[in-house]
Amino acid sequence: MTASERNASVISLDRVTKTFDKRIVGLRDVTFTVPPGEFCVLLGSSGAGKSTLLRHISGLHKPTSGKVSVLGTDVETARERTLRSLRRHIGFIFQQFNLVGQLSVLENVCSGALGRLRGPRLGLLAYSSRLRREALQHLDRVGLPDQAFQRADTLSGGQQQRVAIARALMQRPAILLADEPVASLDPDSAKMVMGLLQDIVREQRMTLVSSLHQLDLALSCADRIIGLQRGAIVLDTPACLMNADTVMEVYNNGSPEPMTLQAPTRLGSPG
Ligand SMILES: Nc1ncnc2c1ncn2[C@@H]1O[C@H](COP(=O)(O)OP(=O)(O)OP(=O)(O)O)[C@@H](O)[C@H]1O
Repeated sequence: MTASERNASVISLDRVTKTFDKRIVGLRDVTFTVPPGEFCVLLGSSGAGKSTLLRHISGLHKPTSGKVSVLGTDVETARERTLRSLRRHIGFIFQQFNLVGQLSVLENVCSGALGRLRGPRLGLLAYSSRLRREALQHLDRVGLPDQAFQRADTLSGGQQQRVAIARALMQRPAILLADEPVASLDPDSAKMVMGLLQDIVREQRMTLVSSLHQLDLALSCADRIIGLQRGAIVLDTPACLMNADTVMEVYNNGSPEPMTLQAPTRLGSPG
């Protein structure tokens, strides 16, 4: 990887290998860069290394060997304080939404600004009216302006994930990382949430890296697909150049394991 490639990217991994307990391979010689504004999907079956890769980007894991650079920070050498400040620029979206169920939707969204504030906040009124207005704008953007004062746990799964997206936007992140953001959702909600992420990333020129199991969703929303298998990259290509057959072919090629990626024919079954 050249220095100019590294500088032009917001995320860069150079020959990253991660082994756990000196024997379990999480990542194997992974190299790629992500330019600003790209919607990048990590595709792969269970255990392929998607979460491990996302954790390297957020600095939660350090590589056993190789280099990880995110927004100009060298993750493998950075101190915890530098990593904490890096994470303020990275929004996270999780499979299980991670909202505080008994709090209002609006307070959950406001809590996304905590990294920008000093000290904890208890109750909605502890946030300034400017922040509450900003949170309402994000709720409007994700299509939930009328749910602001509802308890978060009264919403459907798809709605809760939209609240989690609004909360991540409160961070004003440069990068969004999503770990299986639609794995708990029905197919219609999954499509809705991925479409929303696609629109928001374009509008706000953010960079998004999301792990996914669903091949058809990846093909419909991503700019680029990085396929992982047993910790190694087996596919890295613009989504517009791929179709379901070519992806399945790459995955099945030489693999002694059964294909467990969720193929379009199985879409609709729980993933
Ligand atoms: N903290 C850890 N300690 C030991 N092994 C780990 C650890 N984290 C991940 N692994 C191993 O690394 C490999 C990749 O796991 P990872 O969770 O990244 O896969 P994944 O693609 O995200 O799978 P899934 O879709 O099921 O979440 C697996 O073999 C896993 O068991």
